[in-house]
Amino acid sequence: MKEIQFRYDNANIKDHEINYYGEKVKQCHRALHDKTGAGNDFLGWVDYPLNYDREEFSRILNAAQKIEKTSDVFIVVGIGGSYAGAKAAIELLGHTFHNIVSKEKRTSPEIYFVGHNLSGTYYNHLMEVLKDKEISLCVISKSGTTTEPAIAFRLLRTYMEQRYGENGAAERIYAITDAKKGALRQLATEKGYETFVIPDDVGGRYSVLTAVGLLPIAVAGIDIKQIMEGAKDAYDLYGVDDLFQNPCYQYAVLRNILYGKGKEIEVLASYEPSLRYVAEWWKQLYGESEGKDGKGIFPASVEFSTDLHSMGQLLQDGRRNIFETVLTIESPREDIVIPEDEQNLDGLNFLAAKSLNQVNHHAFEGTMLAHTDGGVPNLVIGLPEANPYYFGKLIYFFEKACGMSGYLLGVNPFDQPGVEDYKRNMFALLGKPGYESLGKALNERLK
Ligand SMILES: O=P(O)(O)OC[C@H]1O[C@](O)(CO)[C@@H](O)[C@@H]1O
Repeated sequence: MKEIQFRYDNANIKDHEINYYGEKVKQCHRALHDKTGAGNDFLGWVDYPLNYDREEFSRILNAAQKIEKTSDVFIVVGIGGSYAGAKAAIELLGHTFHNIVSKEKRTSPEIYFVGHNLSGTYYNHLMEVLKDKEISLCVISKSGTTTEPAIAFRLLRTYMEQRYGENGAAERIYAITDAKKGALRQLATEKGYETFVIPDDVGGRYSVLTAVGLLPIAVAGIDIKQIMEGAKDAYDLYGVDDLFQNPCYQYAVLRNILYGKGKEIEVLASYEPSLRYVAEWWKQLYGESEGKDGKGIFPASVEFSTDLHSMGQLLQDGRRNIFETVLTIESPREDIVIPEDEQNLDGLNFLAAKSLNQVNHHAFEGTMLAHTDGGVPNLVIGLPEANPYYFGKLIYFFEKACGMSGYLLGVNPFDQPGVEDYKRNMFALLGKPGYESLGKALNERLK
């Protein structure tokens, strides 16, 4: 079986720099697996692919079938880790122009991810497109109090209750939240929604392999059993503490070496548009995990060729504080051949009979060498294929590498105290009870 490849031959790092990390990696590996490191009450994702709740997994499959039969649109309400992973899977494994697996073999509803902005225009437009469609909805929030999804859910719940009646709406609403506590758990119990659990020991950005990601992914018609198979195999493969046999830990080490050399920005680059949301998910994972205590690589992303024509100049020739991690798909799902043209007015006959994937591959090779020459170290992560099995493996690869990378950096990769600051200020400015004196102080500063 082909495995995810990690290559760093264009990173200009010497063997002894890597060897230096061998022992440290072993220690951090133990801290992750024995759950003794910082943030150890949020390490449930490490062995989740082995011991997830099989009964809940069957309920997810049943719920997905019911949603498929009764809905044109499935709305997923959530922010950050509550939606990015599912969107990543559906974009990677679905159809490019429809957020379902295949327009022709359409059985699954279209999926709308909402609850991650506060735009009045956006929600008016959403209501407009929902008018003639049968809908089901899933609200995903561990705390149940995150303002953006909570407002979106209130708007949509009210809309659904008016349209389907309170009981009819309850039949179509699913809640994914804490097992016992929180505002959403209470509401779901009172309204009688079917619920799924975000485990206590799994944080939002590490939750894609739980019901959080699996329900929307299953509704899109993607094989979630294969995703969990991939994740389980990744657990074994990336569960060895020997740096030299573990590409996932090598990625973590290379990031830290490059960061130590002043490469403070990591750009995740891809040549397949379907990887866009994998990159968005990855940015949250690494940004929230490592950006603290005045430290952390800034994770950014680019989509080539598009961004070669916007960011390419800066990457090639700007300030040398960047390294690039290219995420490739070794055997893309589909291909198309460039036709011969008798007149050849565009001069492209030299490409006739070549496939687009071949051209894309040369774009990747040419760019990697140019950027390396320009002082941008290149790492490469090669996904053998875009299918559910390798998606599960890739998610686990990035999560494990992130835990390791955070521990090597000396931060707690499983908390996000900084995110609370904006939430608190927003509550205070909106006049939430209990935040009066902060509200007064902030309004003074805004005068
Ligand atoms: O699931 P909740 O509690 O609504 O939180 C949503 C998101 O907010 C964060 O806590 C902070 O951005 C993320 O980690 C999480 O994915």
